[in-house]
Amino acid sequence: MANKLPRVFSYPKVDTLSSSIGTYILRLQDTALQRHGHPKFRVAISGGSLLDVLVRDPKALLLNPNTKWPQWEIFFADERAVPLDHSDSNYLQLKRTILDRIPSGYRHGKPTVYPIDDTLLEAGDERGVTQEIADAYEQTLVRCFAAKDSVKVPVFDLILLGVGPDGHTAALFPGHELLREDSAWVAAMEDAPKLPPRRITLTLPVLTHANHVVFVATGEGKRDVLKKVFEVPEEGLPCSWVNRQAGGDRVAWFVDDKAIEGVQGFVKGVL
Ligand SMILES: O=C1O[C@H](COP(=O)(O)O)[C@@H](O)[C@H](O)[C@H]1O
Repeated sequence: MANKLPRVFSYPKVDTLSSSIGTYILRLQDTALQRHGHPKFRVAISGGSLLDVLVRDPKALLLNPNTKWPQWEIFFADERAVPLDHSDSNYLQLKRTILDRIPSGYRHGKPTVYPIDDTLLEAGDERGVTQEIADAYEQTLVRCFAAKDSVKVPVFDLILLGVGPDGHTAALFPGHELLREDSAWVAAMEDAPKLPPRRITLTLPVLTHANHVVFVATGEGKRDVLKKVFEVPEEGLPCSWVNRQAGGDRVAWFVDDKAIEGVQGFVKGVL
């Protein structure tokens, strides 16, 4: 599986990409809900441009009656160590783009969301606070999935990831020591090369053991990094690691034509 070429679903425009990724995610939702002994679809989301793409066609997912929102449990693939109402917060972005827009009284209700514990930030700017937030978030995963001694890693039904132009994904940045983390489920970083510097992130073992990983990349600014991911994977960018280690049928890329133009080294996905 791991050495199969990655599947790339590409679309001329972000609107059509948004419609198709909605269809894809709902298929994963239905499969997961049928497979589990419990009625939960466990998803980890990222920040950045991803959420805007997901709601570009609101009927695809956000307002689709087939989206079983109350059965979704939403976690964060990465989060910034800022208050939940701060403009850099991925939670705030999720709230504005999705949570607040599921109409109240809508028959499908709201998902259960697991944000970071931002009260820990009250300890001030001291180093160590980000680690505390990461540890607390790992305990959230332990409570929701299973104790660390009974499972190697929590297995998400779906992890939705973006890709930075530098190849970072979640808060795993090229060349950073966190890429070698192999025991924590959630790691803290104090020195992200992109602002804000303090972040927490799911680690590579968690990202690569999800049942499904979907990357989203749009726009010309992502073309160079996609070329590296598909044509020079040995360069070892964080997104390439996830792509290769999760591999095969578990990873799908949703991109627009601007991002993928002239790139080779993948198979074209068909829904
Ligand atoms: O900082 C972040 O950047 C990446 C990529 O964002 P994009 O706007 O270039 O799509 C994102 O996936 C990550 O969650 C976020 O914290």
